[in-house]
Amino acid sequence: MSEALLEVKSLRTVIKDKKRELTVVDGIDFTIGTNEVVALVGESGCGKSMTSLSIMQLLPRVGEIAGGEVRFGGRNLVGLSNREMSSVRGRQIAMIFQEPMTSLNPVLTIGMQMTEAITRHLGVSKSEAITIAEDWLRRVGFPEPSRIRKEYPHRLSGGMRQRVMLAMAMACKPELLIADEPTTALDVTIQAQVLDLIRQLLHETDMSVLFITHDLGVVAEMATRVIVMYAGQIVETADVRTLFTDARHPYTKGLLQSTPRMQGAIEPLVPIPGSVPPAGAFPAGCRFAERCPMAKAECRDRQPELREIGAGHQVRCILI
Ligand SMILES: Nc1ncnc2c1ncn2[C@@H]1O[C@H](COP(=O)(O)OP(=O)(O)OP(=O)(O)O)[C@@H](O)[C@H]1O
Repeated sequence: MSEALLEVKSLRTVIKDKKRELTVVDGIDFTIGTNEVVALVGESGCGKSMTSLSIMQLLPRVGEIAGGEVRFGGRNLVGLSNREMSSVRGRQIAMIFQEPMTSLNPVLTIGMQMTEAITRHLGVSKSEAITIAEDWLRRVGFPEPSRIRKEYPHRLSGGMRQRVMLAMAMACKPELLIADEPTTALDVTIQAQVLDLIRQLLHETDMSVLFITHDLGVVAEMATRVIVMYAGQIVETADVRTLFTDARHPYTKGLLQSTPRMQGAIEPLVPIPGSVPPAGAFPAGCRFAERCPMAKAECRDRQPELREIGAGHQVRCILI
């Protein structure tokens, strides 16, 4: 495996809800190597976004990292001051979201926002920053970058805004891009264009990507390795090929059976019954047992450990 760029160790993140402290990310460990694309998958509420926001130290006010480390390029980001973190964010780690308007400023033009970030992070002059901004806007598919640069975000379509976000993220040459459901809100054609673009950028640079998605089709196309999360924990992790051909955890199998396939025999889609338990209501034993078609009495007795069952293949299930 390539050398680790990001190393998440025993990360635990909590949400302080009135008098209770709810664990939303419960001791997760993973690494991302240079030029690796790691997909973090799981249904809504599994803790994917809380994991990525913990890495970026962008948790909501009620959230807090209660334990563990986020090592990036050798240093622990947990506990860095806001000032220290703001030089990591954008410059070394960039993030794109499902809804670009959450990170675009509606009252500034695209160009103002891009050049501000580029001058701050790369220490170049304003005119150099404009050249870099236009170059990236062209690379993400705007043939007339000088025109787009003068636009305000609300004048652009959702797909255009997402491409602008990607240009902004890429302009400072981050080592890691965190993409949190970047194509979920887009129609399929635009989604394919944005994914193609990210793939192309991966070929052209050394960048690594943490791709957060609930869409296994996107995982198959983009990822080298997959981490499956359930109720704040990792339940299975494997390289992408193993995950699609030899998934072992009943939750991963459930996700695969509930996803339409583009190739091979048409099989009926089987949704996973029930829903992810909310933080604070995790059962004592296996957190998936209530929804698991294979569950036995002992599954409810104690929490299974994440075990290595093959090279780079780990599963949290006592029945495997
Ligand atoms: N601001 C918040 N206040 C309280 N609880 C929250 C907050 N944000 C998230 N949670 C809780 O944290 C848990 C994990 O949520 P998270 O958003 O990380 O899930 P997710 O897998 O990213 O889901 P989605 O795909 O819907 O974003 C859930 O139980 C959720 O209800």
